[in-house]
Amino acid sequence: MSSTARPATTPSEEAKSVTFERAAATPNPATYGTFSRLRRALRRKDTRSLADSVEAAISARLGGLATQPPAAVLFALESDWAGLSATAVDAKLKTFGPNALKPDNKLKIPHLIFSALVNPFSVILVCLAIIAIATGDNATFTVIMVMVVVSAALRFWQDLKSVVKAKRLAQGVKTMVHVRRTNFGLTSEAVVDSAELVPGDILELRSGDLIPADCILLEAASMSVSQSMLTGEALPIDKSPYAEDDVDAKDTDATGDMWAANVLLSGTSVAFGQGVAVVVTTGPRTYFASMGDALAGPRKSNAFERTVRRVSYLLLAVTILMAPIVLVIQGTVNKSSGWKNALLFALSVAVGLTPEMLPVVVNANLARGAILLARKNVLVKRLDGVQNLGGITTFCTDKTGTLTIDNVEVHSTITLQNKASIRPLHLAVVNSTLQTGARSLLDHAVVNANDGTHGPEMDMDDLFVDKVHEIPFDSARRMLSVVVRDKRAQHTVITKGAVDEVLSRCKSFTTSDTGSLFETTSAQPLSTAHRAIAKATALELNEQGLRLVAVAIRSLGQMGGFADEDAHSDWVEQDLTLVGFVAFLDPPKEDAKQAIVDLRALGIRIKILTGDAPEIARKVACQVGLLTDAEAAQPETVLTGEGLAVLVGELTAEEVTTAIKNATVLAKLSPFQKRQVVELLQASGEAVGMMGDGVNDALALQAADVGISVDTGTEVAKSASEIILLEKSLDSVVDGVLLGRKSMLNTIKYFKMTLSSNFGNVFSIMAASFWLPYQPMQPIQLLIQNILYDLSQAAIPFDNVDEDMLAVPVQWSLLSILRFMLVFGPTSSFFDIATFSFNWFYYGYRGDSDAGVAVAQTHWFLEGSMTQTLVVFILRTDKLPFVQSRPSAIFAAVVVTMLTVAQVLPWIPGLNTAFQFVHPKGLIYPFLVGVAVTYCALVQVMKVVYKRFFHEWF
Ligand SMILES: Nc1ncnc2c1ncn2[C@@H]1O[C@H](COP(=O)(O)OP(=O)(O)OP(=O)(O)O)[C@@H](O)[C@H]1O
Ligand SMILES: [Mg+2]
Repeated sequence: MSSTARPATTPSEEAKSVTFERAAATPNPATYGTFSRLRRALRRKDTRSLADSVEAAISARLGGLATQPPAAVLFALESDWAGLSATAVDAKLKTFGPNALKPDNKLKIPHLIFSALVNPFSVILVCLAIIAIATGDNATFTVIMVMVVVSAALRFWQDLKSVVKAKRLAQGVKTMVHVRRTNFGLTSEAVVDSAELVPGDILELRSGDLIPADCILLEAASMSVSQSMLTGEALPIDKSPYAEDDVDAKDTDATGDMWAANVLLSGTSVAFGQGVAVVVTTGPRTYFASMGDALAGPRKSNAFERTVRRVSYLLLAVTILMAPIVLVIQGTVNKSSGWKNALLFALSVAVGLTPEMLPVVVNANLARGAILLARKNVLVKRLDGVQNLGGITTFCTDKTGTLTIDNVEVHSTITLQNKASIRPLHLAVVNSTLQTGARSLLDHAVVNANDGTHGPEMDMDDLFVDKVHEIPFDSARRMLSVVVRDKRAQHTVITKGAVDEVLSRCKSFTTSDTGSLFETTSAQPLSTAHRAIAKATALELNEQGLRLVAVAIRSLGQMGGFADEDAHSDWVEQDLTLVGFVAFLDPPKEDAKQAIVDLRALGIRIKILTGDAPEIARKVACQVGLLTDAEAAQPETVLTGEGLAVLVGELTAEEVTTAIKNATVLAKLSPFQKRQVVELLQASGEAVGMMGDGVNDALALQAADVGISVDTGTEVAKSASEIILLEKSLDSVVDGVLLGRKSMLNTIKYFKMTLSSNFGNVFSIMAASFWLPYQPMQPIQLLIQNILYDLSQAAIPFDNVDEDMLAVPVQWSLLSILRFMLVFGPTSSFFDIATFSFNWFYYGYRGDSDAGVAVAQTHWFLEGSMTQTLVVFILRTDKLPFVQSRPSAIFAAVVVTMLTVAQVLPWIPGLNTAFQFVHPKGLIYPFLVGVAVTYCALVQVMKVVYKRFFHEWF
């Protein structure tokens, strides 16, 4: 590494004097392990063979710049501190394209057609069609191909709709970034969509921001970045800009790779702190993009998806098993029709068993759910988020904004003895105004409160102070400090933060409200008794539902300079003097109470996961009806982060989980503990929904079965979530759960009804094969019946679902499907056999005349199609059909249409002969009516018994 980056006197000269040499990508021993692990992982997954050269090139480019001083970096990127002009941005956008992983935003129609056509079911059907044409049966070939085309067309249409929908949703969920842009020589901070970033753009990064491109950090007081997305490393890494004096160390240390302290990689996020960075590479040229999808990590498939997959495999296995059996029986028993016909018949049975509509119905249900959710202001990033919402059994939420209104206000400003004093507020105002991290609700409230209502208004300009240092807020310290210098170079630390944390760093206190804002001469030692008074005051206010921050100061005396790197929280935030508290009103949300009742009525357990104090969280829980006063008095309903850490150290995982399950309020949790709680609940079989909008919620959001965030949340929380609410309200969650369940239940309904229908058909065909000396139905007729049934099922996503079915978390298993199928399948066979008997005994069709066989086959077609479609109305609900539960109009209309088409087919000239139908005998109609009535009544009775016995329906 030989870059001779020595800053010269003026920035422009300095930049020009720099020789830009590509730094060799010497692997840093600390990161080399990560590299090779990644590379191995990528190879294993085989998603993309990431050439070493690509990695080395990216590392070299970023690392090369990392060893240059900021001015040189800016020069190399044709930028400067003021930011790029609109013309420069336009030109660069043309050269580099948008900052998106997949640059072409066009719909890939051929790709969609391909995936609609090529799936296991279509492949089976096409193979069957080829066999049909090979045996010279053109009609069967045509019918099968029509089925392939129809199901592919439906699927294509469905996918197209979902892709368009997903795109539209994705556009709604933009990552916004703060960027410096110049306009006619004036610099302003603009908030732009991260897709519009170009190399050279100057970013202003704050805690909670996603790093939108590969960048070099130019300036930062303190900044920590979470790289877990790239390295799996959970703890945030400190980042710092290039430091002049370090340049020699850097040269020998070989830190000039992309893991250097001043390189910010796309896909990581600012855990805390803030800084200014310049964009080096965007879009597909970033390291993140070069890793392909492999790093996004394999998505956990949920229980629902696993069951869908298992059912599909089961059906494929049954098909493969049944077809040869039917073939052999037909070939040997019905010698008259010959092996060729037996083969066709076996094929048709196989087609009947193939659930070609399965992907269509599953996707259509999801898409329908997503569309309905979008109308309720709930955006789903991926379609299957819909099911995940429906599956939630435990719902974890943060406190502020969800359970309380999003408008925090200062209630009072007091000393530790609960005496009104303006000084804590004034100090908090200095702290909140000067800090440059993301302004939290508390900071806004503090700044807004400086309006004379709580005491004299303060003018910051009159203080004549400069901020010389800042230690940003993070969820571990739970405090925020700034260091200011006044005219006489006196340095003062102003800290505000959570009560316990600040108190533990205080040595003295003051209640003086007169004199200088920063004086500490009146301070007295903070004795144990005083600490107890302070804690009692905090507790009392918390129990009134007030949030608190403690405010403390420390005089550092006169200092010549204040070097940033010396200022570590370890020593700056020590020996503090407690000045008092600022109390905030954070009133509960009016509608939260009802939403909590609704969620509970849906069988969902609710927990608060907060970083705030337990007393206030408990109070809010009582106010919104999450806890009764009696429950709140029980110690096990509130668990704190410290308590959890102790339990984790002492108890087994199961015991810890029990403790978590017993607790409704989990307070003072660190971000890691929020995730730990979610993971322990999941391990005990709960499907966890997590709602949050802060940096401290991101890990838990990512881990949850479904992460829910809000449009106004931090970028990192949004990117970790599957669901984005356009308004932060529990009502949206209730709607989401209901629609998710509806979508799942309709899919389950499809599975159970279709599988039992198919199974019943196979059962009847087996019975017929052993009994009748002729084929019970022509192969082509089987196929037609199958198509009509499939089409009727395509309307399932539009059907209603009974309200009481929505009231419990949807859980289903292969076992419950099989049980349903084994009970209700053979019931239909009973009536099929009745039809065979009617033909055999009443009409005497025993296979000795072709004409008789044709009538018998037409009869079974009519009866089979009728029962198959009619029973849908009975099976779709566990109640009395039409009286207690109505199908939706669309669904009913489609089913009745298909039923009618089947009944009139034998009467339509041309079509009837093409499908080998003949006119049925007149007496079949009263027979059909009799069958319809008895069958529906029998199924209704069986339904009641079934429910009694198995305690479940769908
Ligand atoms: N900007 C800030 N300055 C000083 N202290 C803060 C600030 N923000 C939060 N705190 C302190 O840290 C504590 C934890 O707050 P934090 O916002 O991290 O928790 P949270 O889990 O996001 O809470 P919630 O569930 O209400 O969203 C607060 O009670 C407060 O005392
Ligand atoms: Mg929060």
